[in-house]
Amino acid sequence: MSPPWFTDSAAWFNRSVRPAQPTYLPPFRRDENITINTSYRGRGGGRCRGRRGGRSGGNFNEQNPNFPFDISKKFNELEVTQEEDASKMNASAYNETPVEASGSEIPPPVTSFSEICFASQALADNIKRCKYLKPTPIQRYAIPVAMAGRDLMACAQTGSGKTAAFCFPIISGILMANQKNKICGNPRSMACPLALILAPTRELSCQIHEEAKKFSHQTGVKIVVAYGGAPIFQQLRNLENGVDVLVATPGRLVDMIERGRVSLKNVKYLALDEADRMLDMGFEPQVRRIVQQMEMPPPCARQTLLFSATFPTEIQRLASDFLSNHIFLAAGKVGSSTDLIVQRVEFVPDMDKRDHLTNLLHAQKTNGTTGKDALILVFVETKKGADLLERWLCKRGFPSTAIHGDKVQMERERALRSFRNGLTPILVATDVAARGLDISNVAHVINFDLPKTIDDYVHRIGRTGRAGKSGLATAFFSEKNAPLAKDLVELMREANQEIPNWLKEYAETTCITGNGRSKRFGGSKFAGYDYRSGDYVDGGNEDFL
Ligand SMILES: Nc1ncnc2c1ncn2[C@@H]1O[C@H](COP(=O)(O)OP(=O)(O)OP(=O)(O)O)[C@@H](O)[C@H]1O
Repeated sequence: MSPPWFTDSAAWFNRSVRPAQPTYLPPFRRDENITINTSYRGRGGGRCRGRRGGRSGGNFNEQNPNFPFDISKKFNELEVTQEEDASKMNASAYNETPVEASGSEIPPPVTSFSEICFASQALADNIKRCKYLKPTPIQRYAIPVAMAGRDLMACAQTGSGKTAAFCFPIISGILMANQKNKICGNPRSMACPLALILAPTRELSCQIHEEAKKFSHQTGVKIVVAYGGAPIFQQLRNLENGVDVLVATPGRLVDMIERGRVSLKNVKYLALDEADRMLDMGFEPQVRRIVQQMEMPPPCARQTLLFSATFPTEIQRLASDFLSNHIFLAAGKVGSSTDLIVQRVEFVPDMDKRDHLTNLLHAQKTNGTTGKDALILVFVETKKGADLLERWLCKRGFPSTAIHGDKVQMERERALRSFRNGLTPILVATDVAARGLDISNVAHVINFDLPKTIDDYVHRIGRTGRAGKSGLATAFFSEKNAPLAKDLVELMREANQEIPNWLKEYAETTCITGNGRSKRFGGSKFAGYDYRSGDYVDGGNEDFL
């Protein structure tokens, strides 16, 4: 399939070459008298010639004698999504995805949403209104399992529709119970949700809240969100109007429970999105406290739904404390990346990374593959590194913004908004943006710094190649990433990616010392099955198995 910019649509070219926004000036430069050099942008003729003649990267090379890398070819794989297509799911991309189910008495999957007996026509109508025409593989299996009242541990690739897979059954279940949730006791002081959805970041909680609200439109089901970093009083006020489904980050929820403003005693549905993250070292004590020590009914008296794209075996074991006779589902191989993403790994010494990134961005700009239809997400290791890179890019005329945990919530929201709407089509981020975020036009994820674990890599690159669309992921690999080489090669091999020989050599020669991989997880990232079967596909970590 040829990329959209090879089509003859003059309208498309005009649209893409005309600068849609006034030149962006980052805040810290607004009081300077500087003009950002935009000479490379807006040259419609040059760009079209370059693309059609297949010389786009060449043009750039000729103009820049210092250009050291030939990176133009990779943009053939970059998909630019036009806005009107942004909401459409390419369902056929998942036709081949195998789904494995294990556990006892597994309810059969469905092939269409119309086969599912939702508790209200309003919910079925909302699903149509959201343009959900056909269920994705994980939805085909997970929705009947959850609607049958069974506990579930579900693993499916990034961007393949896990949010709806837990939201639909929860909303339907609440409607089915026909149990209009009352604010218990003193109506002003205590909210008792019927469902609790926990997520690791504020942005992800907000996103789930927004999605769930669309699905529950005019059903009477009340969805409320609670997350840290924003004033608690407004969120408490929202609870006072009643809540059926509470979407929350763990810290803020504990705070509300301790203030006596939320009780979990009525919870019938507990969903953990990014469940492996919620149960890893960072969150586990808090989540355990919420689930086991704060009035939440025990596993047999509630329904528990765990979802993620990655599920290390050790986390599967930990999670079993929260489950009762659960069904395990794996759509695709556990922990694998989707083959909708073209993955590239380039060897770039640390000191050359900035120049390499600039060259990449210049080449992409020359190709016309930037802007709000082709957003670029750049992952770095540290918060300081994110700020520095943002500034550096802005100074070089690349409208960028940054998101990380040291920014106040308003700044984080502003950064995401300006990225989503294309005002700053480059977002420099730490892992705070690695999980769950669904931004439809992210065309390219660049791992400027590679993460320490392969699971983090899977989630990061999963910000592109979503809803059946293709995406591009480029990683800058340097000497210090050697401990990741083996996992990276294995992951890329599984996703039928081209693996450079030098990376294979790293994978063969690097002795895994445990610096780069989490010993705790045992590294069995690619456990292919339900851990209860004891029959794993070994992903290369002998420590654990
Ligand atoms: N059946 C469907 N039809 C149309 N669009 C869908 C369908 N299911 C999901 N989508 C859309 O696909 C996108 C990805 O879905 P979602 O965010 O739920 O993925 P995910 O599996 O949770 O990803 P991640 O692992 O990154 O959290 C969203 O924009 C969602 O609205």
